Amino acid sequence: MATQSFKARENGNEYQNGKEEGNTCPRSPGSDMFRSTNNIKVYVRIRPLSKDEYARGETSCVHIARDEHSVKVVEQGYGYNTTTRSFQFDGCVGPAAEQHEVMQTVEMKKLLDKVLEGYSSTVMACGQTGSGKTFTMSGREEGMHDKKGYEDCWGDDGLIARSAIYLFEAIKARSFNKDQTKPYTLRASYFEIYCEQVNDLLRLDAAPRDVKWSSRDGFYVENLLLVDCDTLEDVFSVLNEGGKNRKVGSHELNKDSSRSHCIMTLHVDSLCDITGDGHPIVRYGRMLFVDLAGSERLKKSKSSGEMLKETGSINRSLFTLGKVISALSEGKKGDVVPYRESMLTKLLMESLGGNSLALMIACVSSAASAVDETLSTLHYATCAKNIVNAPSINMDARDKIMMKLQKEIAHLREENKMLRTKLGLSLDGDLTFPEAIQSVSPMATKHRRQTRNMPPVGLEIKCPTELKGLEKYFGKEFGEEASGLSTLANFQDVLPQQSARGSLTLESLRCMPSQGDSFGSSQQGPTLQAYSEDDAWGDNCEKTTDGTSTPCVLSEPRTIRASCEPNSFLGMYRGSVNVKPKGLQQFSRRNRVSVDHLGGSRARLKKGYPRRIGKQDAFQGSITVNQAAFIKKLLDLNISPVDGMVNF
Ligand SMILES: Nc1ncnc2c1ncn2[C@@H]1O[C@H](COP(=O)(O)OP(=O)(O)OP(=O)(O)O)[C@@H](O)[C@H]1O
Repeated sequence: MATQSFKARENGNEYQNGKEEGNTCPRSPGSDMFRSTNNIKVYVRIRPLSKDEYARGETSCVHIARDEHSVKVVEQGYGYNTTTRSFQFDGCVGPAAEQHEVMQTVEMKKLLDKVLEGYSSTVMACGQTGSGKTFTMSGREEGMHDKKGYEDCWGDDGLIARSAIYLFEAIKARSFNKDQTKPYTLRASYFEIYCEQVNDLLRLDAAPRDVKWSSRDGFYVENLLLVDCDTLEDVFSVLNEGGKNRKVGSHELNKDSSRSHCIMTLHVDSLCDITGDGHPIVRYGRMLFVDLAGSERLKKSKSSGEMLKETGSINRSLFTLGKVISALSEGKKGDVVPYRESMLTKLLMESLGGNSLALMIACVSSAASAVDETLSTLHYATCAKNIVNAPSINMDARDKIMMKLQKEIAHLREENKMLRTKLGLSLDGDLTFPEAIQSVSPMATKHRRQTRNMPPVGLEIKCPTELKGLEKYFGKEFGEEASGLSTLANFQDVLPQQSARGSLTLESLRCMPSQGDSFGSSQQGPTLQAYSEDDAWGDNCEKTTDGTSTPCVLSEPRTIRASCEPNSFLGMYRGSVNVKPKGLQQFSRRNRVSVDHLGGSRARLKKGYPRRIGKQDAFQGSITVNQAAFIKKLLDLNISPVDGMVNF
């Protein structure tokens, strides 16, 4: 192959005269350490020496290691010097292996099963001319297929015929449905890329086909004949016809050398009710069999005339393929992958780095005289191992959206069920507002009882875990001292009301002035309390240093209110004299929760001192929240358990 740019020493593990010269690529692109299931799978197939090669006294230079995953290539140097290079792959097929073993080793059936599920899969044979690509894909008797099933499969049948047989058997096994509908349809197409021109191998009289681009399908061949294949025989007819029509030539290295890249595609459309709601969707599976033309060195093949032109075109397109593989395997962000530089790479875009599953079979000759080409192919293949595809099921965009939504609905249903179970509600029916009111926590009920002079308490947000999140959030805003404060008591009552009004307003906070530490407020920290317009602050309690709650009078609560504009007033805090919270403003500004620190002192209150909180004695402040930021925070915390809670 035309990949001389790959340096042999870069990727292979190298030994000389039996000694390890140095592991030159412990973390090379092909290193298995970094491979995932979506990487292209790469196998090697070694062709046995031909009669002619035996006659010339050729020896074999490619050997499979015992683990059957690595091959060793022995390169003869000057004198008795030999260099052994080792390459790791997903599997290796030796010269003695039969066609059915190839099918097994490369796990072709897995790929075909995926096609039946709606994926695109590609199997691609590459390697130098005469290395056995066509033999691997089509078998020896190309154009002579006439089988009924596996039992009828000839020993030399290649992957295409065996795959077609498997597909028909799998379709038959899966088509047992009650309503007698035909869940699978199979169509086939076959084309070649000859000198950068696409020819439909099933319509030889037709002009070369155009390659077009669409955002949905990527590059595709326009007006390609798609033959409906109801039976296996139909597929074989396509195979025979295509095999007959592909361009073949004869040169020193192969008397039946393919002069074009051939792509045979089996299109498997399947009708499937994935979601089980009686609306079947169509999935478009595709199986691509790519038989590349082989790279050749003119010195060896001795091609001339028209074939010389063909060889140039083949080598150029393979060189571009090498560039694409190299760019993809290096995976550098921002690098342009040169797909558009040749017809071949355009049409393999989906298979190389696209949404197809892919398998590459690197065919090599075992002959020592072909060692350079063999090394080149193996380096090529080593790079390809590193390409990661993103396989996905092919279906119509509308079906895709529908499936996504259905998945989401199922997920939400599950979540709803779980929440209902947590709240002790029945599992069917909608969650209603009254239900939400009923299920207030005992703590909140107690708190409400302790609340005096209050307008009716508002609704509560039901999900305690979500509230915890909110508490955490505001706890963080105010430092450790604020954790576990009654903040949430306020929020619980406030939120549904304000949401019903569609905004956070001053009135929305008309609820629950907290009574001292009745809602678990810390003796030490500042208490975040709701503010009620009707409720005189003077009736409230304030903590003192000794921890007792004594009624106290706050001066000028309205100045606090005034300070809330233009943002929304959320609550008020007060602190006892010896716990002046530090850095409140600093914390709050960052997240657009503002706290007006009105005063504070470390002066100790003596017992019996009139409990009037003044500037010297305590601090107090209001908390105002930027409405948009606050609602966003709630949504971030997922606090919207009741429909319509937050209106925009
Ligand atoms: N594994 C194998 N066992 C026996 N014969 C093989 C094997 N592989 C290839 N051959 C024989 O080697 C010859 C060349 O093989 P083939 O035509 O498949 O090579 P190719 O890689 O497709 O070459 P080109 O690129 O020139 O088309 C054929 O006669 C084929 O039957």
